[in-house]
Amino acid sequence: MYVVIEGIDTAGKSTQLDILAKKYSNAIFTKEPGGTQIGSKLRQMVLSAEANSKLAEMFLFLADRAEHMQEVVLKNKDKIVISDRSMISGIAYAQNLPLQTVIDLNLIATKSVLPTHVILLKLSKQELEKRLSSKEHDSIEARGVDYLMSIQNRMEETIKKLNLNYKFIDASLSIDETSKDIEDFLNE
Ligand SMILES: Nc1ncnc2c1ncn2[C@@H]1O[C@H](COP(=O)(O)OP(=O)(O)OP(=O)(O)O)[C@@H](O)[C@H]1O
Ligand SMILES: Cc1cn([C@H]2C[C@H](O)[C@@H](COP(=O)(O)O)O2)c(=O)[nH]c1=O
Repeated sequence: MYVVIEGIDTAGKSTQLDILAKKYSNAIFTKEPGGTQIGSKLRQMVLSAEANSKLAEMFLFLADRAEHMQEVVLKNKDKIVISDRSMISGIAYAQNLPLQTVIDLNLIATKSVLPTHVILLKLSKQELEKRLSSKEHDSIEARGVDYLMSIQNRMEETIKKLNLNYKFIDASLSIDETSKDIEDFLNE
């Protein structure tokens, strides 16, 4: 089982992953970017905006993804792998290229391996503004609310285009309600 928790910044991914870690103690918990040794270096580079080129930034994320797929997901394909973000973020955030082009690049990075379960935590613009206001912004969050809302729309479009097994959850539900919805989906 390859489960991905998706959503724009502040959607509640980490909060739900902390709960899942208690429920699925035998699962492998990971993240993108930063789920491998080289991935943690790539994460630091992209989140500190070291790349001036948006193309270079995208390829850094793709490099993280290729290493993550080989070293974490495929090496644990007989276990439950639960990842904070995935190719869906990769496709959605790379807005500078046509959707199909970015999908094709991500399928190369992931050797065409797709998540078996996708959970998208969806924020309203108002809730996003509220949550962003209470944290420092990394280089990507600094691009603003409208940018992040467009990312969320592209995440939804990508999930449907790839015909994945997905659950969209209103991220403004309570933490417990959200957790229950996730558990019900994973136990279907
Ligand atoms: N269901 C919820 N209702 C209200 N607040 C929530 C809920 N889930 C998380 N939060 C709060 O929203 C903020 C962001 O949550 P969290 O860090 O889990 O999001 P995230 O998706 O991991 O964010 P990022 O991608 O930016 O790391 C935190 O302050 C958290 O306490
Ligand atoms: C995987 C991936 C992520 N991003 C962006 C999304 C976030 O702004 C950061 C990651 O920070 P988080 O603490 O893990 O939420 O990077 C991206 O632009 N492209 C990607 O492929």
